[in-house]
This record gives sequence, structure tokens and C-alpha cells, in this order.
Amino acid sequence: MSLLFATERQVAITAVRRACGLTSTVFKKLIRNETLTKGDKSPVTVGDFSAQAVVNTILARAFPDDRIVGEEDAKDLRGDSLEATALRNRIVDLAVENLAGELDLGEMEEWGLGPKHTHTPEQLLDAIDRGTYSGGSTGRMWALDPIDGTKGFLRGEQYAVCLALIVDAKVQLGVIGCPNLSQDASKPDGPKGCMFVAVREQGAEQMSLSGANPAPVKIPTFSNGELNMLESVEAAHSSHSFNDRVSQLLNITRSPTRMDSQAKYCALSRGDGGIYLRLPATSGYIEKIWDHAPGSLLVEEAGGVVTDVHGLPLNFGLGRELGENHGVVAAGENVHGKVLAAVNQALGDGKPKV
Ligand SMILES: Nc1ncnc2c1ncn2[C@@H]1O[C@H](COP(=O)(O)OS(=O)(=O)O)[C@@H](OP(=O)(O)O)[C@H]1O
Ligand SMILES: [Mg+2]
Ligand SMILES: [Mg+2]
Ligand SMILES: [Mg+2]
Repeated sequence: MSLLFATERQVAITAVRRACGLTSTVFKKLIRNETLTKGDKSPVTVGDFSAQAVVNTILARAFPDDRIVGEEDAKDLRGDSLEATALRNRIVDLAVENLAGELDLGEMEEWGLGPKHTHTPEQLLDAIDRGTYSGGSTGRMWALDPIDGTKGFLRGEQYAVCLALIVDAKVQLGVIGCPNLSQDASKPDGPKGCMFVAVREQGAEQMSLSGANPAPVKIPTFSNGELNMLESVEAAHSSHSFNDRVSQLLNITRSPTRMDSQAKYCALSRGDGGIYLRLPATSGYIEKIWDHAPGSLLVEEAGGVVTDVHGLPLNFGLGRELGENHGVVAAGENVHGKVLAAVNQALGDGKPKV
């Protein structure tokens, strides 16, 4: 008897692994004018667009009826301007080359892979735009962040290719590829490049990006003295000062580890740090589902708890955003309760006294 979501798991591993190969190539050759600034002032690179084209092409072939909520869209790539044409050509070349790569273990030709397939520019732009689904509470949908932590990617630091399958608003499968993350946190100069895979009720595991050495990941039981806070690098993405206050309340003496992207969830799942705390630094910012879907399942399957500051589960069924949640509190089972209490004490401390 085959396990639930076995095919989806293999397709997602394939898509994330291929996309990681592409982003690593792009990083080595990225040139200045290959980065755009989006309406919200955040960066997007040829790597983000072409990785979304690759993942969505594979998903569309393997599961033609599934919807996709992806971070990027192809609007800026469709014009006739010199800039749009150059960007489009580069993205198409990258995606075509990546998809044409010889089949690796577990990959299937019918997923659009291998040298026999052709992919036209129009098909690849349409593949990117398959990611424009508005989300919702029923049915199957994939959540894709082709490069999470684009700023980290541009700095040559942590970033992640993140893919999740959500069924009736519940994350069932999460795959995260971290090309720059050390396979063993205690050996920062050792081999880099890991993939984290979680299936609901089937546990979580880490493997190398090639798929080698799969091993279960588990959050250990921490005492306060051993706890270490994981937080965003960008102060604009989550409040560092708030996290300092919570650390004080919990008597955490170790300094926080700053890391871009859902690599924070990955680090937490294998016990490199015991808490991931993310409070909005800008009032009004609502978290996106693709920034949390695979990471939250990974942490839960590794024995952790993920809620917002009110202790509510993240609700992935409200569209492209986590519309009803405020902040994210992720920690091992034995510490989540006290972290939540400290978060609420710190939030109360900040309120004007009447
Ligand atoms: N104002 C604001 N507040 C909170 N979050 C924001 C904000 N702006 C952007 N984003 C999202 O942050 C994603 C990057 O993840 P991190 O914050 O973990 O990375 S970082 O350490 O700050 O670089 C980043 O994901 P990517 O765009 O995929 O890189 C964004 O979706
Ligand atoms: Mg982005
Ligand atoms: Mg992101
Ligand atoms: Mg992104």
C-alpha cells in the first residue's frame, strides 16, 4: 500500500530540486539589470521568475487540475519594451535549459522534463501565471515561493525554494530547498545544500539537495538557557526590538540567529535554535501564505507548534494572505506555551497605560 501523497511528494521534490539548481546557476551569473523592484519596493530577479516557470511547468504536467498560489506573475515580462524583451529572453533560456536537463532518480518524462520536450516562451509565461490563483478554503492548491528571501539570495546568504500542497485549507505536504544552508549546523564550513520534506502525519526529514542521506528531523527539548531565537535579517520584515524584549522576559542570554527565508523554519525543525518569532515591523503588513505554508508543516511534523500571537493556528484558507493572523510564533512543544505568554506580556507592556 502506498503512502498518502507519495506522488505529490516526489513531484514536489523534483520541482524544488530543479529550481534550486537553476537559482544556484543564476546567482553565479546574475547581473545588475536582472533585478526588478516590485510595487511594494521588494526585489525580484530573473531567478525568481524562471524558478516559478520551472516549478509550475512540472506541477501543471503532473497535476493539470491543481491550482497554484505563486508569489510572482509574468505581467512585467510580456511587454515589447527592450527591457521586458531582454528579461523575458533570459528567463525563458534559463527555464528551457533547466527543464531539458537529463532525468534524475525519481523524475518522470511526462512531467515536462528531459531533452525531448520543447517549451515555448508563451508556454513558460503562462506557466508563471498559473500562480495567480486567489486561494481559498476548499480543494487542492499549491503554494509556491520560487525564491524566499530574495534579499538573502542577492547577498549570497540564505534563501529557500518553498513549495506546499494545501488541501481544504490544511497544509499536507511541504518541501523546502536551501542551497546555501549547511547540512550540519555544527559544521558551518562543511557541505551546503539541504532539502526538508514533511508530509502531514508522516514526519519530517532532511536530505541533501541531490536527495541523498534522508534523515528524520526533530526539535529537541530545550531549557531556557539553551534557547536561541531565530529571526529575519531584514529589520523591516520583523521587529528585532520586540524579539529582544521577549528574550529578556524568557531569560534567553544567547544572541539571536538572523537568517533570511524559511530556512528559519528548517533550522528550528532540526534544533538549531528553539524559537522563530516574527512580529510585523510595519503596521498593516499581512503575511503571505507562501512564506509560511511548508515551513509551518515542517516544524509541526518535527514536534513543534506554530501559531500567531493569539495562539491561533495559521489559517491558509483565506486567500493569498494569512488575513486573520497576527505575527508568527513557532517553537518546540515544551517551550511554545511560555514563549506565547512572554510575547503577550511584551505586547501588553507596549500598550499605553490608562
Ligand atoms: N514589510 C514586511 N513585513 C514582513 N514580511 C515582509 C515584508 N515585506 C516583505 N516581506 C516578506 O518577507 C519575506 C522574506 O522573509 P524573511 O523576512 O524571513 O527574510 S529576511 O531575513 O527578512 O530577508 C519576503 O519573501 P520573498 O519576497 O520571497 O523574499 C516577503 O514575502
Ligand atoms: Mg518577494
Ligand atoms: Mg517569501
Ligand atoms: Mg519570494
